[in-house]
Amino acid sequence: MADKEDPKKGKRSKGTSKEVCGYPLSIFFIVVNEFCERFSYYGMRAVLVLYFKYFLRWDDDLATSIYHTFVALCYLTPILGAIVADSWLGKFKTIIYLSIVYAIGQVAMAVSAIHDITDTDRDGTPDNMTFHVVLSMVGLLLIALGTGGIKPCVAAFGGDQFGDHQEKQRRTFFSVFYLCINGGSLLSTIITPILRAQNCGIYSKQKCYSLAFGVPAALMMVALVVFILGSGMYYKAKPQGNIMLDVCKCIGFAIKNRYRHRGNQYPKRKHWMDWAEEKYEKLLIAQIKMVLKVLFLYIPLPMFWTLFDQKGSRWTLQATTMNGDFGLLVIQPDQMQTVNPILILTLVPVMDSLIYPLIKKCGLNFTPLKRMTVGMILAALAFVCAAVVQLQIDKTLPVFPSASQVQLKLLNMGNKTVTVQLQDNEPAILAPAQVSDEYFVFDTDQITVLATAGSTTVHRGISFTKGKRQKLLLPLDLNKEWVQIDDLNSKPEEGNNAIRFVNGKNAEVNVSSAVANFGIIQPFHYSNYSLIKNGKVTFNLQSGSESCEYSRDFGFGSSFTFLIPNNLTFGQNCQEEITSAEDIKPNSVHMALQIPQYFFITAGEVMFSVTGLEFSYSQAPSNMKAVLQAGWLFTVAIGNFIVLIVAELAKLPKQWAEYVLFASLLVAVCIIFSIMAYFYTYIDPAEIEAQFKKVDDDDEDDKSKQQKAEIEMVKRDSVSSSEDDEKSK
Ligand SMILES: CC(C)C[C@H](NC(=O)[C@@H](N)Cc1ccccc1)C(=O)O
Repeated sequence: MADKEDPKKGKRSKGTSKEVCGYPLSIFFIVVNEFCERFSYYGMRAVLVLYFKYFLRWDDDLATSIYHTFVALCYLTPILGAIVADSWLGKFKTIIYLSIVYAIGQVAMAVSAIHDITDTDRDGTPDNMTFHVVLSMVGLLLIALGTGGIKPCVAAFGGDQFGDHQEKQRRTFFSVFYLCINGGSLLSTIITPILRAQNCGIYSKQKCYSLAFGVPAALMMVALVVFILGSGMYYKAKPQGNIMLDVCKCIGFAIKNRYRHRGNQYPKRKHWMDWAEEKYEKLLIAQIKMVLKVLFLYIPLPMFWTLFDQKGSRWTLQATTMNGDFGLLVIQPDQMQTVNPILILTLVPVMDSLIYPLIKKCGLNFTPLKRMTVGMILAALAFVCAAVVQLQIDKTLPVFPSASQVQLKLLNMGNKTVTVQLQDNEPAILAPAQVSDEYFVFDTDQITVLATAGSTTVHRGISFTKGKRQKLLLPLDLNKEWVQIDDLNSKPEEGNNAIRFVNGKNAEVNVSSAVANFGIIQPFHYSNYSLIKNGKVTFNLQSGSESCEYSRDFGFGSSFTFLIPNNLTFGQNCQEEITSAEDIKPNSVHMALQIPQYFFITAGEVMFSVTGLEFSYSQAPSNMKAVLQAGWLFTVAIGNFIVLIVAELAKLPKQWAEYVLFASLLVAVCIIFSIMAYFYTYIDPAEIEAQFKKVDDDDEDDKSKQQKAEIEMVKRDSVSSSEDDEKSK
C-alpha cells in the first residue's frame, strides 16, 4: 500500500507501493492525462482565430482581441485552482471537477460550430449568429476555468507522487511532463486544422469547425477517464490550508503594523516584512521575503508572453496571406504553429545535453536569469523577422481602391481590336478577347468612355460605384449594351482562389469542373465567382454538342476572370484559346519564410520559459512552490492583456510596424530586467528554512532544558518538603 503520511510532516519516503523502474506507476496516468489535455487545449486554440474570422465573421482585430482575452483568462484561473485545491478540495478532486467543467466547455464549442442548427433557409450560413456567439463564449469561459484551474494542480500532483528518495526521478518527470505538453500540442495542431479544412454539414457542406472542436472535446473526456483510472494508485495529499491567504494576511499585518509605528520614536527594522514579527512566525516571514523577491523580478516578464502568444493570432493571420505549397504537402496557415512544438521537442534535449554543457565548459556562468534575458532577446529577434516577412508580403498584396476611388479594367468580348479612351487617359488598345492588364484608377464615379472598333465609334458617360474594383465588358457590337461587373474587393479568404467565367460567344456555354460548377452562362454574360483550392483544375466547356477542356494550376489567394472568346473553336482542348485575367495575384511569399521567426521564438521559449519554470521552483520556499507557479502563469495572463492594450492604443496602419513596436518594447523591458537580474542574489530556500528551524529547535531545546530544570526544582522541592514532613512526623 501507499505510504500515506501527512505531507505537512514532510516525511514521506514513498508515493506508492507500485513502482516501475523506480517510478511510481501512478505517474503514467498523470502524464497521459497531460498529453490528452494539452491536445484538447492546443487543438481547440489552433483553429480558434479562424473560427472567429470565418465562422463568426469577426474582423482581424476583434478576432485577435477575443483570442488574447481567452488566453489571458486561461492563465488567470490557475490562482483560483490553486486556492480551491489547497484550502478546500485537494488536488485530486479539483482536477476531476474542473476537468468535467472543461469537457462541457469543449462540447459547447463543438455545438456552437454546427452551422445547420440555425441555418433555417439552408443557404450554408447560420441565420442566428447570436446563438453561435453566445454558446461559443460560454464554452470558452468554461474551458478557461477548467484548463487554468487544473494547470497548477496536475504538475504539483505529479510531483506529490514521488517520495523524498526519488528526487532524480521527480526531475525527470518534469522534463517528460514538458515534452508531453508539446507532444500533445504537436499532434493536435496538425490534426485539428486538417479537420477544420474538411467540408461537413447536414443541409449544406461548410468548413468543419464542429469536428475541429469535437475531437479536442473527446480527448478531454479521454484525459478525465485516464485520470480517474489511476485513482486507486495516487498519493492524495490532504488540503494544507490556504497558504495564499496566510501570505496575504501576514503581508497585510506587516503593512498595518508599519503604518501604526511610523513615528521616529520607533526603531527601524531591516525589512518592512519584519513588522509582522509581533504576530507571525519568523519562518513564514522569511519565506514571504523570498517569494516577494522573485515576484518583484517577475514584473517585466509579461512582455515576453505578449510576443510569444501572438504565434496563434497575428502570425496565423500572416500565414493566410502566404503560399503554403511545400511540394509533397500543402500546409494550412494554422498548421504553421506546429513548428513550435516540433522545435521544442528537438531544442530542449539539444540545449540540455549540448549547448548548456558546452557553455559551462567554456567557463561561462550562464545563470538562469542570464538565460531568460537571452530568451527575451531571441523573442524580439523573432518579431523583427516577422516584420521583414510582412514587408515582403505587403509588396505583393494588391492595392484596393479607397472609399473615394474607382478601379476599372476593360475586357473586349468582340472579335475586332478596340481602342478605348477613359477620361483624359492615354487610349488603351485591346486586341480581340483581350483584358487590360492593370486597373485604371479614377477619383470620380462618372467616367467618360470613347471606344472605337473598325468604323464604329461610341462615346458614353458611365457611372461606377466608388470604393470598388469593376470590369467593363465591351460587346461585339459597340452600339449594344456594355456590361459592368464587380470584381473582388479583397483577397479570397483561407488561401482559396476566386474564379469566374465571361462568355464572349453568341451561344450559351456550360462550364463545370470536379471542384466547382459554374452552370450555363448566357451569351455576353458572366458566371458568379467560385472558390477553388490550390492545385490543378480541369474545366469542361460545353456548348450544344461541342465541348472542350481547359486546365489550369492555381496557387493560394488569387482571383481570375476567364474569357471564352467569341471565335472559340471547340476542339479536344481549348487550352490556347481561353483568355485569363489575373485580377488578384496568388500569394507569392512562401510560408517557409516564417520558419526563422518560429525558430527564434521557440529558442527564446526554451531559454525563457523552461528556465523560468525551473527558477521559480528552485527559488520558492517549500510550502509556496504552488504560489510561485501560479505567479509565473499570472505573467502569461498579463502578457496577453498587453497585446490587447498595445494593439488597441497603437492602432498602427501597417502590420510590420506593429511587429517592430512589439520587438522594441521587449528590448526596452529586457534592459530593465537585466539590471534587476544583476542585483538579484540566488538563494537556497531549503538552507534558509533549515536555519530558522534550527533556531526554533535551539529555542525548543532551551525551553525544554528550562522546563526540565523547573520540573527538577519542583521534584526537589516536593522531595525536600516530604522529607520535612517525614521529619516533622
Ligand atoms: C509556455 C506555456 C506557458 C507553457 C506550455 N506551453 C508550451 O510548452 C508550448 N510550447 C506549447 C505550444 C504548442 C503549440 C503551439 C503553441 C505552443 C504549456 O502549455 O503548458
